[in-house]
Amino acid sequence: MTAPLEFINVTKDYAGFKALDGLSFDVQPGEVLGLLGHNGAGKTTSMKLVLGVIAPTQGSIRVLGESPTGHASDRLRRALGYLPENVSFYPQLTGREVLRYFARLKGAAPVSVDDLLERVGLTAAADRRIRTYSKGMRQRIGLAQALLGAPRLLLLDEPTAGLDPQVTREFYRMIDDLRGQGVSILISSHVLPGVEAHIDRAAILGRGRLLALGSLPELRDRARLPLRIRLQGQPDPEQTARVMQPLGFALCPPGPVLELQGDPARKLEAVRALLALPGVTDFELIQPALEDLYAHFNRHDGEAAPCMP
Ligand SMILES: Nc1ncnc2c1ncn2[C@@H]1O[C@H](COP(=O)(O)OP(=O)(O)OP(=O)(O)O)[C@@H](O)[C@H]1O
Repeated sequence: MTAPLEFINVTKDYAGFKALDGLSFDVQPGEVLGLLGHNGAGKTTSMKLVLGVIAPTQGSIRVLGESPTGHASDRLRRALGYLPENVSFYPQLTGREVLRYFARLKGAAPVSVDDLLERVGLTAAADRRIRTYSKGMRQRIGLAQALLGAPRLLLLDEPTAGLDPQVTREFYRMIDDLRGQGVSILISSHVLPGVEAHIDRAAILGRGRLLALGSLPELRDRARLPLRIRLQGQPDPEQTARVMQPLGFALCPPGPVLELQGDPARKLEAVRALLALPGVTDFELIQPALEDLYAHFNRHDGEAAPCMP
């Protein structure tokens, strides 16, 4: 099966400025790919290229097997769902009217509007005007709009920016459902908390270049960031350091709890030693999170991640 989205060595120049530089990645059927990067990293430029709004300076893009700027562009646009970063709808229209309007534009069956309102949890608010909607409700109507026509590929540009943690969680639950139905999803984001559990792979962009691409375990393997171990109880810091240091683990600077960091490959040895250490009542192994990996791949000097509170 061909990948619904492929970037093959894509470069995009804006009047001599390289917004994207030799970018290659793909999104597989039913996969959620997080396109992660700071402001200006090239996320929106990538989205615009997929939509065929702009063309690459070099390289090629395949959307559902075709060029987004070629003869199939109109058909592709109908087969794609897109939620822009700053979604805004005419405030006097109701949610239902907005969806009916976009259904007509996209050539989607109007009957799907009620289903979509249900799916994004807006049935009760369907006949209220958009101007009375909260930010989270607007984002949900935006997602419903993107889902018109049952797209196989969904582009979500910073979908959770400005949403509170609860609404963000609800939003990602809907993304999980879509993935379960086989929809391929490209999510661009610089808001990392919350996204980790909902993506299959991350593409980390920095100044238009791909810094890393892979699943979380793959990125962890490549980054080889230290494993952190947080200790509970009253272990003696000097004794802890003496026992753990030969195993490649060092004490973090003193804080509210005793914490060690060291070689993830020696995890089992470290755990055995901690089980025998007087005063330890419990401990927590802390794997590098997506945010740590993101920071690592964005660092130029390759320094180790600091101990964190
Ligand atoms: N039309 C344009 N002309 C010139 N430079 C542009 C144009 N569009 C984008 N850029 C530049 O290209 C780079 C990438 O921009 P892009 O909007 O793709 O980044 P982004 O990752 O989406 O950032 P943000 O998170 O701020 O939306 C930025 O340095 C931006 O200033």
